[in-house]
Amino acid sequence: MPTLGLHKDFLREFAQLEKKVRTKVADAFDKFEHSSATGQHLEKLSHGRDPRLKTIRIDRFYRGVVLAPDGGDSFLLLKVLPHDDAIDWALKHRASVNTATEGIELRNDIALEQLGPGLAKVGADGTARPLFGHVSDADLTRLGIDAQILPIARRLDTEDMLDALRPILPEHQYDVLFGLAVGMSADEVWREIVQTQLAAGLESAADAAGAGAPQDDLAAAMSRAQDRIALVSGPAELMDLLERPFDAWRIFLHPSQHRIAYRPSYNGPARVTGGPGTGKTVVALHRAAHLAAALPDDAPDDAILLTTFTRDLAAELRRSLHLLVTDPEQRRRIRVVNIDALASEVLRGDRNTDRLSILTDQRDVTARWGRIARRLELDRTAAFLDQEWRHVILAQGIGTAEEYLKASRAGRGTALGPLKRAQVWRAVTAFTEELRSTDTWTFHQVCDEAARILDRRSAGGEPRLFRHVLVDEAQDLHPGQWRLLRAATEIGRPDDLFLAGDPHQRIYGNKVSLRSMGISVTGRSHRLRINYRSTHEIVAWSAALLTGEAVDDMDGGDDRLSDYRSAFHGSRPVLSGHPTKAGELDALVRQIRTWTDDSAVPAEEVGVAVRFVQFGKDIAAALVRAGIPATVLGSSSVPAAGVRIGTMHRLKGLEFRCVAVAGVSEGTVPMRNALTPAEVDAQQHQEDLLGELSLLFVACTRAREALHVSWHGEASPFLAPAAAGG
Ligand SMILES: Nc1ncnc2c1ncn2[C@@H]1O[C@H](COP(=O)(O)OP(=O)(O)OP(=O)(O)O)[C@@H](O)[C@H]1O
Repeated sequence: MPTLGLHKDFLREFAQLEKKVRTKVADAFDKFEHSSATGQHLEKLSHGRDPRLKTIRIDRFYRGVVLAPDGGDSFLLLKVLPHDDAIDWALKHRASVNTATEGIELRNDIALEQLGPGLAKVGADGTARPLFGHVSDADLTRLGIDAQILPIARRLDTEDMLDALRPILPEHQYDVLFGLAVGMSADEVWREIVQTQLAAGLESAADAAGAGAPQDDLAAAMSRAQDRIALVSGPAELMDLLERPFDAWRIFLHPSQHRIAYRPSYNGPARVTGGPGTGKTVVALHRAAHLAAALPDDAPDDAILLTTFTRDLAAELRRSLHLLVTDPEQRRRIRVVNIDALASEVLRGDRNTDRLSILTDQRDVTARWGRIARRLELDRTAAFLDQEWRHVILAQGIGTAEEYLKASRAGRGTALGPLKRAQVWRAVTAFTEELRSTDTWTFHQVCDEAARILDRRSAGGEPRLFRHVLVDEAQDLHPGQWRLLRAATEIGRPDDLFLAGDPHQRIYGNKVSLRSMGISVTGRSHRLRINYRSTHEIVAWSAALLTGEAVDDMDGGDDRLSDYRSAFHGSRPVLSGHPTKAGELDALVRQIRTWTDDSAVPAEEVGVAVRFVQFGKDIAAALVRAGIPATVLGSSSVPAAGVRIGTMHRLKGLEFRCVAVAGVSEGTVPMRNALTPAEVDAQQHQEDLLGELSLLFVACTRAREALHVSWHGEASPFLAPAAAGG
């Protein structure tokens, strides 16, 4: 039986081919297995760099490039390109086995050869410092940098130079050099990049050998590069992969992701952080699958909780889990629900009712605070009182005036003496009394109460609800939600909590220190660095929005984006300003038509992010008038066909091939009424500003291939650093 492997880059490129070409690729490889033993479909090239690179006919215009050893029966599908490009690519490239990881790797041999003499010797004129001056040849060699790449690496003096070489370097060697360039020591690179890959490779090579797969050199090297190459067992598996090219995460985990997700056990809470698109959700999903598989046979259904902040995000998690965990028995062990829904379920269960009156609209909450402030003639705004209640009183679980008098108000910008605190406490009492008298709740209260119920039950001898709890978007949870999670599982047991989150994407104003919640991730915190979603250009531009912002990492330190990079290149984001709203709408419609018509991107793969929903509706109307189907994403309904339009909050957790972020105008981004006035609380004002900036960052990082940012009137002040950076 021949072994067929697919390179993960191929899958991504496959998704971008026209539909009719995609069908032909699938047909060609469906037939491939039957005739491949003789290699008769494969065409040899004369004068290529690597005689094992051959091509295969897809149709009159397209050819595939396949790596196939003479006489062997292992094949690796690398590319499908227009005829001449495929030949050109195959002529220039060469496959080799990395000396450190023993995995297969590819390089543009001709470009590297031509480059050598062209690169000036760094340091010859004394002006530049070599990028890898601090690393010895022995270390570079130990990490898998080979004799062709080593002299080139020695001539690099900037990260930009390294980045420019990326398309022609073998991937693993680029990873190693990048790690060293961003300040990792040789030992760290060994541990994080080489060793993980080596371990994962040995494991999968052993699996392949156990499964009776042929183990010629190429097959073995392919199976050792499991983060880049998927070996398929037959046409059905191949078709399954080709049908869902963007779901490659099910199969390809980078060793750094694999190591976190499939570690047999963590001796306490563990977490994974990383910038947008680095695969935190993917890791949490794989971890859930791993924990489900490790449960004993008699484990009950719903033994594992996979939760997140909003209902929409939970729906996305459920959809993804369905793809990853195909065995219904395993799937039943994992409950996916958003945390507020879990809280209200616990409370309803306790009161034996299916009805609970919850204030879901923040405007309602604010209006109540406003009325109370007026009634008590307090010199405090509704926003101030609400924040004081959430960020100080609820956050610390304060229950009496005395506790509040003594409480720390760290993080709040205005000092409050005892008299003022007494006033605030009167307002809080009035607010909670008012809710209690009508048996109405806020979600914060529901979470608090649910945590108390679970703790009470546990004190009475009942087991905790879940054996393992996994949380995605952990940066957004508020203290009441953390308390609920702590009460939902036995803290202190192995694999109690697994957290995935990115502090740079905190958009709901909840700033929490894990330690203050009694959760210690010390020694079990991991960071992902490679963005698999967006192009380098989109990542770099979006990260520039946050330049200079200090973002806390929830564990006593700062989170940073400096070592964060994308796995591939594309076009630069387009910025587009207009004097009027009508002008912006016209340009937006034109841009979306270019994507859907000229680039043949399906309308459903285009997302539009706006700061407030009415502008989204205006955009939908303009698109529909222009004959482009569009749908405004609601909170629950299944979206109809067409371009997806949603608020920046709503688009969190989604991704699209093309994204337009519209209405990024002064006064809208940041949204004026989302900011606490600086004179009310300067510190809160800064927090709110950062939240709005993070929201823009979240919206921009939903884009895979293309990003268009537009405004009318004055541009948002947030755009200045990114615009200045190019
Ligand atoms: N190892 C991988 N190989 C290929 N694709 C991957 C890999 N890891 C993640 N992806 C893809 O990258 C994209 C982002 O992954 P994911 O949503 O898990 O990232 P995230 O870190 O949770 O992002 P965000 O913080 O922006 O929500 C997804 O399309 C996912 O399928």
